[in-house]
Amino acid sequence: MEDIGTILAKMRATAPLVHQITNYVAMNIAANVALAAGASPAMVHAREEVVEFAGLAQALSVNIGTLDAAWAEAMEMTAQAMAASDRPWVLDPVGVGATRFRQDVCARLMALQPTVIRGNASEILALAGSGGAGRGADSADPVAAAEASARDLATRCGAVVAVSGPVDYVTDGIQGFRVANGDALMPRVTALGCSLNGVIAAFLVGQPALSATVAALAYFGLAGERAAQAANGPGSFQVAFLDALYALTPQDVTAGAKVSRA
Ligand SMILES: Nc1ncnc2c1ncn2[C@@H]1O[C@H](COP(=O)(O)OP(=O)(O)O)[C@@H](O)[C@H]1O
Ligand SMILES: Cc1ncsc1CCOP(=O)(O)O
Ligand SMILES: [Mg+2]
Repeated sequence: MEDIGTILAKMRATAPLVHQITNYVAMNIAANVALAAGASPAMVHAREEVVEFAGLAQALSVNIGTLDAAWAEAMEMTAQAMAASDRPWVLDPVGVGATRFRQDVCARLMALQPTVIRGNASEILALAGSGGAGRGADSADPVAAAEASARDLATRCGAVVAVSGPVDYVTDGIQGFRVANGDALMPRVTALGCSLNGVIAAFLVGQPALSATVAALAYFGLAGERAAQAANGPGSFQVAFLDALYALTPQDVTAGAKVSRA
């Protein structure tokens, strides 16, 4: 696998434009996270313009957190445009185990060749049809319980699948990696998982999907570790996290990444 700091440096050198169709909760924090990391985010979801806008973007992040029928249609149109032109896109199946509507929309999106599927353990279990009701947007399952489902999903969809949690698991169905970076304050701030997808999407531009995803998770988790040192709780953590994403150098990330083969 390529050096993780080098993958971050390449992303920053191109500052890719990442089209994001994400939820109302995540829009502000996800845009700030992408900017702090060194990418260029744009939140665009109207059916009337998504395909035209996608033509300008280098990558796409789709998140079903606050779904409705019009948004679902826009997501499909945009994902289709990315897949047809071989540009990377990331799917976050927020709360997919909770409702039939989310399951149906995700089934249609999965048919459009996502480059990466990133969810918490309950979401990956639900997407694979192995349970995983979760607690709304939050996980109720350990990462280890979703690893076999992640491999299965990766093989079925031809995607890289990332299960986030205390120790993340990433697989393309053949190889697997664990990323142990992160801090327990991260799930205490809403929409950090959603924001992570935009960072993964930016890392994917011009880089192999498996190593780009591992690198994005290590960088994101390391920023969480740095932020926790400066924080008094979730509020100050959120601010410190943006500062850490901005301040981390490629050398810091190479030195601090806790990545192992699984
Ligand atoms: N208990 C934890 N300890 C350390 N890092 C965590 C923990 N829980 C989540 N993370 C990190 O938080 C980020 C978001 O993951 P997660 O909370 O699983 O997503 P979601 O918000 O979609 O449920 C990831 O980078 C993950 O590694
Ligand atoms: C709370 C909430 N409700 C619908 S979307 C959303 C945000 C979920 O964000 P994350 O999965 O990153 O915690
Ligand atoms: Mg989530």
